[in-house]
Amino acid sequence: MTDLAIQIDGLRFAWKGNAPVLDVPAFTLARGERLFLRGPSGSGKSTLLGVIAGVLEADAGKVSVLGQDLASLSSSARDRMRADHLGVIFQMFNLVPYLSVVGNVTLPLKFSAARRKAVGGDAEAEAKRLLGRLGLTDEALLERRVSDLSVGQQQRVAAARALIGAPEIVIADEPTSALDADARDRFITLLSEEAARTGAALLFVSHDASLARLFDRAVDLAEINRAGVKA
Ligand SMILES: Nc1ncnc2c1ncn2[C@@H]1O[C@H](COP(=O)(O)OP(=O)(O)OP(=O)(O)O)[C@@H](O)[C@H]1O
Repeated sequence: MTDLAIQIDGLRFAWKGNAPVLDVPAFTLARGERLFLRGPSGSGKSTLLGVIAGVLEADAGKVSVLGQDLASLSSSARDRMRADHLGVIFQMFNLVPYLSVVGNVTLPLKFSAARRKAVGGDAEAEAKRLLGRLGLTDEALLERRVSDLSVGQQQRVAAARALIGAPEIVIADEPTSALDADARDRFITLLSEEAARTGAALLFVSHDASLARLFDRAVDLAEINRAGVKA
């Protein structure tokens, strides 16, 4: 078993008809490591996460997730890999508005037998435990539709959804920009503690360099990416 969660060699990616966004000779994320990846708006952070998650295909190079070369997998195998091993907190959260808080958190279990197995019998109890760890304890709130929640509350729901079933890798795409500084720090600390508890690697991207102190390691996208950034 590889001790790397993510390994990138010679990755290149360009959006169709555009100059390259990513030219990354080498990048690794160890299992269990909590890494902060900083880059200005438009520098390619979300694009890189899309390639790592297997939703965007590299033009060249090798991207391995938990030792599996993504290019060697069929698209359905990539979907399974993502569902089983990756928890993603999206920039806009991507919660399902008509589902309750608990319904949103347990959603990944519908797509992954591995994560169902990791949770064991009571998915709802595990969802509530995670939400409690992230600071959402009000029972009445947990039965509400997510569309009725504040942004900070929605962010915690998105984090619990990413963490449920203990995926080996948790990816967070700048999920804190709507929060004030204290709430943001608290959120990242809780997310990081939960990732540590399950041994998940955490890859957290943001434009805000002040968050770097909350992580094991911090990398500037410009350090690993040779593609020129055009505003
Ligand atoms: N679907 C797309 N089609 C074409 N170009 C795209 C697409 N998505 C992103 N881009 C371009 O790729 C570049 C990198 O965008 P990306 O969203 O990866 O940056 P980012 O660092 O995540 O930015 P932000 O911090 O604002 O979210 C930008 O120039 C952007 O315009």
